[in-house]
Amino acid sequence: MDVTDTRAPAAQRWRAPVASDPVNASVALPGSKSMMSRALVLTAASVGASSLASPLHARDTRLMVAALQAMGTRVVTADDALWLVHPRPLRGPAQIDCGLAGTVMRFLPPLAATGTGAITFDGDPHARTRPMAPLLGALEDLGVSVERDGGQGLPFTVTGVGRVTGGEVTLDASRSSQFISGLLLAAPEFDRGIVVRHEGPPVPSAPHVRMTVDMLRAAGAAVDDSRRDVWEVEPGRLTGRAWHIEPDLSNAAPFLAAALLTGGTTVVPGWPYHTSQPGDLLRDVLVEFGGRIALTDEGLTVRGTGRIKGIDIDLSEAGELTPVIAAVCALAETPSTLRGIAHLRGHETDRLAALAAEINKLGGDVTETDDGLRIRPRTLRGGLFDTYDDHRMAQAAAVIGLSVPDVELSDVACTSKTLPDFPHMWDELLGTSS
Ligand SMILES: O=C(O)C1=C[C@@H](OP(=O)(O)O)[C@@H](O)[C@H](O)C1
Ligand SMILES: C=C(OP(=O)(O)O)C(=O)O
Repeated sequence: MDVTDTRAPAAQRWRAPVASDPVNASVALPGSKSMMSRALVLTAASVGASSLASPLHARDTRLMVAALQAMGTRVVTADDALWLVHPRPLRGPAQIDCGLAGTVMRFLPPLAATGTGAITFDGDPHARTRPMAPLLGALEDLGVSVERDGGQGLPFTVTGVGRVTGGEVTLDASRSSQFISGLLLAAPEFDRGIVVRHEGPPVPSAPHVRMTVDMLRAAGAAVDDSRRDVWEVEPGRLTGRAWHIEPDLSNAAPFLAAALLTGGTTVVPGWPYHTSQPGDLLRDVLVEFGGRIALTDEGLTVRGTGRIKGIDIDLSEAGELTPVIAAVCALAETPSTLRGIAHLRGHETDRLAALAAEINKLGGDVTETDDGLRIRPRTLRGGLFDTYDDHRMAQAAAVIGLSVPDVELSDVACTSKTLPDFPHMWDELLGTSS
């Protein structure tokens, strides 16, 4: 993979294809963005080389690889199916492009602090508005030099002196679990490790924090997560290892939704029996919508009836599933309430506002609440659906377009953030590829 070009692709308008028949497909999903980001960060901080099997080729991983390379890590991406990472001392000066990737902007500053020299972080225009302040404050509390050109967020410069003392730090991670994950991932390198305490409204995305803890332990770190809202990582050297990246279960959402909505069947091969990916919650959500599921050695099979029941659900553990779930709710027969997702206002775009605005433009009836969305059934019509550079808004629009003719996405190329092949895979699912 050529990792040198980290720019967002040019916008590409796209008319979502309508499903003329029930779908009947097996959809192999590329690797999990979240596992990739963690594996890359951990390998760069390890002693000895590592390999990543079934790596995800997408903008977020290109950004992460390019960033690690800019800090001195050797990453070999010549073999599409197996990437190799040779850790080297991390050092500046370096300019890091975070794009719109939360994992890059939240996971790398703590790691950069363990290196030497000035490492500057910036990203796409909207990335400058994504929450960062609690993480920057925590780094400052740990004695790290942070020059805040952007005030509360990007751009900023972390200047490392080759060591971080570490110790206890308290922060409010209610706006993003990634603040905690970022600190934990770098903490084995800190002289005293770290004790992170969260104080504030609940931390979202619990499975993602568990994924961080699981992967740290797999790399050899000692982590204590037995106390509520407290995470402790002991200092110690991580060891290089072979990582196998699971398929991205959150990116399965639109393909599984297509089975529900068209009364068809979708199989996702390689769906793990046990995983920390929040996308695994789809198994419960799809049943609540009225689908039938089976998890076997063949993968996850989802069968739909074409009729959708509205749901009332707390999505705080799996906020990234919201756009596709909201799209299904907009096509359901009864009202839905999505709760526990106020933090989505700080995602790729303000997803609560964006979903309400775009679904309502198509004739929908969506209202924002303090912490989510209320969605009432309406007959939708075609029209322009703005995707706000957000891969999951594009997926939501494609799902609505399955049964609503003439839904046109302002841009489908933004799906390259985590699934560059999305338009092609969608055509294959529907048998509309030319
Ligand atoms: O750590 C991760 O890989 C992620 C954590 C979550 O972030 P938030 O807690 O900010 O929602 C999730 O939404 C994001 O897609 C990926
Ligand atoms: C919120 C998301 O991404 P990020 O890692 O950029 O926060 C997402 O993929 O839905």
